[in-house]
Amino acid sequence: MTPRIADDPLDPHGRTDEIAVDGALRPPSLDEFKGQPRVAEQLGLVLAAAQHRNAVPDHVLLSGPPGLGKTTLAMIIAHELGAPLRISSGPAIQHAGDLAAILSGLTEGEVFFLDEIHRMSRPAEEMLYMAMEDFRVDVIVGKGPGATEIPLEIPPFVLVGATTRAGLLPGPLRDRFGFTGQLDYYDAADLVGIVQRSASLLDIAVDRASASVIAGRSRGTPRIANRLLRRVRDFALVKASGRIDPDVAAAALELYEVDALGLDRLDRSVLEALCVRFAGGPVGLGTLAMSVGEEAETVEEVAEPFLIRQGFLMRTPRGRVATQRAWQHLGLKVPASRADLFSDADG
Ligand SMILES: Nc1ncnc2c1ncn2[C@@H]1O[C@H](COP(=O)(O)OP(=O)(O)OP(=O)(O)O)[C@@H](O)[C@H]1O
Repeated sequence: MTPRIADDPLDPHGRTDEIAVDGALRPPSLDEFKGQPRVAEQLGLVLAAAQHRNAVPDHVLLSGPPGLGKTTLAMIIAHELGAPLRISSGPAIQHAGDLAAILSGLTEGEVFFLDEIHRMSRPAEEMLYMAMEDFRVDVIVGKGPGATEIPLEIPPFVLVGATTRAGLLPGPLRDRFGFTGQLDYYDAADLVGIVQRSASLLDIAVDRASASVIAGRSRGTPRIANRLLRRVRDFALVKASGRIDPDVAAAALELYEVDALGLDRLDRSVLEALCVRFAGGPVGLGTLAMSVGEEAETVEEVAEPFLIRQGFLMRTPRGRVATQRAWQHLGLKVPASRADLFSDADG
């Protein structure tokens, strides 16, 4: 599993609803996959060229923060190739044998989506190198001096690896992907389109101005946009006779503690801890995460990329540091000790 999306508290009744709806909202083809034009165009070319050559395309690595569409793209790849899709994830493959079992069950041209590929065990990773390159693995049978390696042929397949941490992938693994797509946070305008598309699929009436309110608070992330749309729909049903306008959307998101810039409770806790408890830092990731009661991985992969992008937080060799904007956003006065620091650096 990728780290928990920071606004899970918005879904206090569990993710059942979300998972069912998520599937229905996924764009089925590259044409409908908006908001990452470069990745979509490059990937489209890789797939079209392979089809032209009547060959299995190169392996594909997709990287980027959670909720930006990596799983969706893997499904689209299988769909565009007309190939079956097999899904697994790094943490589920702890032994090389687990991987061998999956690989040996693949059919020719099948798309194998491996989520969180950076969390696979080392022996499985090494087996994957050979499978990606030679479509073959060596399975060790027996133990001790009597152990033997039996080569196992695997039909040509397409590996689609997904990671939130491309930097953690060992070079030899990264190099075996013929195409790497780096997904980035979505522009507000693209998210407005995604909210409107989802609203129409879910039969929710949302005008462009209301969709903008939702999109603007979605941290550049389609999964969050879809989730906030559903919370706005709920709020409107109960409190506004089902009618959504920009004020209703804003009131709903206030209720769910999503602020005007899209920061949620985890983001604000991290900023508050950094600015107030640690006087702006520098503070180590582990200490910061512990002080907000979260896993370091969640803070690092879910909250931080957005806070850094928004200019609230900096990573320095000595630890995390708040920027002037962080205090301002929290409505706090920048401490005198910091004000000097920011007078020319952080405007
Ligand atoms: N370009 C897009 N257009 C419309 N909806 C999208 C797009 N990308 C993602 N979504 C929606 O966002 C949701 C999350 O996408 P997806 O599960 O593919 O993200 P992910 O990057 O795989 O996340 P994780 O890393 O957490 O597994 C999907 O249900 C899908 O409906």
